[in-house]
Amino acid sequence: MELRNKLFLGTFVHSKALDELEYLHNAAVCVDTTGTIVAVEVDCDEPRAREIVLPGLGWDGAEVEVVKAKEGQFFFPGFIDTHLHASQYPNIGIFGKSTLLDWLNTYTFPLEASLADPAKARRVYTRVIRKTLSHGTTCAAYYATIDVPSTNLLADLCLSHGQRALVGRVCMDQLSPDYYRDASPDASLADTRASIAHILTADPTMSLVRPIITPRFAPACSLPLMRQLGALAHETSLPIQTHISENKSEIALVQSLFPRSATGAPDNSYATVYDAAGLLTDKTILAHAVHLTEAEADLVRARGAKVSHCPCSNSAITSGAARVRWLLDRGIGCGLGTDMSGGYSPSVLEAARQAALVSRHVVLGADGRGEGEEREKLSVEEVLFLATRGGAEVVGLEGRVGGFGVGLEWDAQLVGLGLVGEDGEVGPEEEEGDVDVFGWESWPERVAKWLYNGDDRNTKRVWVKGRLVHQRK
Ligand SMILES: O=c1[nH]c(=O)c2nc[nH]c2[nH]1
Repeated sequence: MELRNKLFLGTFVHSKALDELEYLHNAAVCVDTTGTIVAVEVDCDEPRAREIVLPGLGWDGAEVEVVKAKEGQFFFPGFIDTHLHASQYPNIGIFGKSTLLDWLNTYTFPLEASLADPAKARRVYTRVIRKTLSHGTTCAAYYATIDVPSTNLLADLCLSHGQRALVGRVCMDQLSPDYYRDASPDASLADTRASIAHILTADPTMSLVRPIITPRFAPACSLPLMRQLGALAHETSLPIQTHISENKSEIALVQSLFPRSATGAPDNSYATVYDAAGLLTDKTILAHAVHLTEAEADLVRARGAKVSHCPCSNSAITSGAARVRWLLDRGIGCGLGTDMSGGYSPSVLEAARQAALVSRHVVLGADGRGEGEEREKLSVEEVLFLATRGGAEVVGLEGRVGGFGVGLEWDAQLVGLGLVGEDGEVGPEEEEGDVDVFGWESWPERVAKWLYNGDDRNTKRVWVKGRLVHQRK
């Protein structure tokens, strides 16, 4: 499908810095046929854009598609979900009182294994892509399963639906049930190479979809497998995703499985085990990092690995409250992950909201007596940074997506809030949502109301690389 040049008009909100949102009012953003932003002008209505900006770009105004935000609407960068399991989507909300290791065996491995059925995989993966797009997720770092054909199918479906994605075939050769385990390190590596080859054939320039090397987590991977995957990352320069320090029993298991005598590492901390296998790189996404030690944080920072903070999951399966400020203070890049289905929600907005709330529990301390520091609290601006620009850094797309600026690609959502009229009703052509705006709120207050009460009813349209990929009915 041939894309047209586009002119977007209205209010644009995006992160300028960790604690600062920028509001561009009465602005024009021009996006060319490659999906790249080529002009950003403020104080620019449509006549002025047609008179000055479009001719300056050499564009024929008659050919340009114009998209205007209505009153009460604004453009916001697409969300980046830095950690989710596409294969676990049918289980969201189903976790009972379980914690990580029993949750994996009870709920997760049986479902993932069942997705070797291609029809079931197609149904689940189509739905998770549609659902996340409808919540404004323009880029997702997906775990699939150990099965190669269905992992490849997930990548194909991301491409055909136009969602930017990193897609990983899950590697695991130990401590999981016989019915769901790689036969050997060599078999795991061969299957991983096969999936990488498929994805690189489907999108040779990785313009939308790229493979990501995915050792599930240290307990499920033998040292030879982790070493081979580290070598593969070195050989291919591909990114890596895995889990780290999510749960205290998991950490104890790692320490018993990988003593210093086996790894040759200076200690047996979780981060050191990955480092000894060559899995800590500047393209590694570490999900959770709830219980990292000071020395591990130093190592993660030194290697340039990033953290995906998954607050919904950390609360749901009782993993703990990750200290995001502590990670940021140590210079570790952070983004947000829904972590379905440890996490119960497909929405990065929900993850951002929960990140803000969990940070208040970090202030309160483990016993809730308020012994933490006030500055642990994350603001609206900060969690929305993590959801966009922070996420872009985590998935290696900083400078390409995450904000509005010349040279960035147009991955964006049009957000609409309910404007309450004099009669106390929202306009007839507006959909009821939970965000009611009365008109006296400042723009930062409107955005705060969206963060705390918004949902997919507010996500009117979504674009990836300039292409419209979701429109609310
Ligand atoms: O939240 C999580 N979800 C998973 O699927 C998983 N596997 C290992 N560790 C994990 N943590």
